[in-house]
Amino acid sequence: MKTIGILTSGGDAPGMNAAIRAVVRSAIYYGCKVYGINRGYKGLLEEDLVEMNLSSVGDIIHRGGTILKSSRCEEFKTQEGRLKGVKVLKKYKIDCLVVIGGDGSFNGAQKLSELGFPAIGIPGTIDNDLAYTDYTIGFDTAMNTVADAISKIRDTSSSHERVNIVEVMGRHCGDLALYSGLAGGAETIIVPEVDFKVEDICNRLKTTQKRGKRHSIIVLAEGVGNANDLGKEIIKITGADLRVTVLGHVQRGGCPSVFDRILASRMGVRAVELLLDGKSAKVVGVKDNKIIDMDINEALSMTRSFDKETYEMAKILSI
Ligand SMILES: Nc1ncnc2c1ncn2[C@@H]1O[C@H](COP(=O)(O)OP(=O)(O)OP(=O)(O)O)[C@@H](O)[C@H]1O
Ligand SMILES: O=P(O)(O)OC[C@H]1O[C@](O)(CO)[C@@H](O)[C@@H]1O
Ligand SMILES: [Mg+2]
Repeated sequence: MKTIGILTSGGDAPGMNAAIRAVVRSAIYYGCKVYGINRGYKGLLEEDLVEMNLSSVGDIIHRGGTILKSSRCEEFKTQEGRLKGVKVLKKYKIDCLVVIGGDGSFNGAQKLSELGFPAIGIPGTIDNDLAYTDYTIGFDTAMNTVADAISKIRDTSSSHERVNIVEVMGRHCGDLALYSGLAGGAETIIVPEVDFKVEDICNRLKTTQKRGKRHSIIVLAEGVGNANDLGKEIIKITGADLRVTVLGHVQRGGCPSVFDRILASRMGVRAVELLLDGKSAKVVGVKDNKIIDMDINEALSMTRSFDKETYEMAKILSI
């Protein structure tokens, strides 16, 4: 019988609970024992573990956040910290660890594997910034949250004939801004992957105004810069009546979409199957709607390619 540890780490993402449920239920189905580690790597170092059973994960598939709590833990970035972590895992006779989180959390899992401790990563982050997988858990829900917010801002933007900037999360990745911007009909989408000039945005505003469209939504990915600063520059050049909305942590909450619940369930089960097969240092992903797994080093060394085609299409459709 294997003993599995599971934790969630980094920014929480809708669907993490569905992934926890899938790991716990499938592991127990296959005869394993499961320890839930609270508050990510921080909780591991503080020995905050609890044995989980089938009902520990009841009534959570539809809930946002993570029942295991999450954190960012500087100590785990040090070798001493990680050795301390391995000691705790061994104390509880845990054979392998499932880490649900983003690129940072995967770096922690990679380093654990280098220390000889088996770890498997499940991608849980609203940022969709991992190159090896088409989707990360939480991205779809966050996209819908942002698109909904843009639609609401569009109502008032149109009534008051204003320019509204909406700042969206995603770190250095523009996916959340791009797809929610497209879905929300944003007139301009600014992402870190494509250079932009403030003058071009102002010219675009003038072009649309000429044909009588007096309101405009600009979606700005946080990785590009600050929405208030951009707003000031646009006002200086155009004199526009402009408002700024920084969406913030509302993007991380809410009940997970059906897409995220199913993705999380499929990924969770695959992670357990990998551990039962004695595999380690792997990450689970999805490619062309098929669940895949990949060596963690290979996955982390891949460079993301930006969907320029959709970006250009959004530009044509929104003028
Ligand atoms: N190089 C590293 N080595 C060991 N552990 C790391 C490393 N990088 C990050 N971690 C651990 O993973 C935690 C989460 O990382 P990070 O804050 O980058 O979030 P993430 O997992 O990328 O998720 P998100 O970006 O969605 O918030 C860090 O606080 C740290 O404990
Ligand atoms: O919750 P915190 O620590 O403020 O982190 C915010 C960051 O986390 C994320 O929500 C997820 O990585 C990013 O999009 C954002 O930049
Ligand atoms: Mg990250």
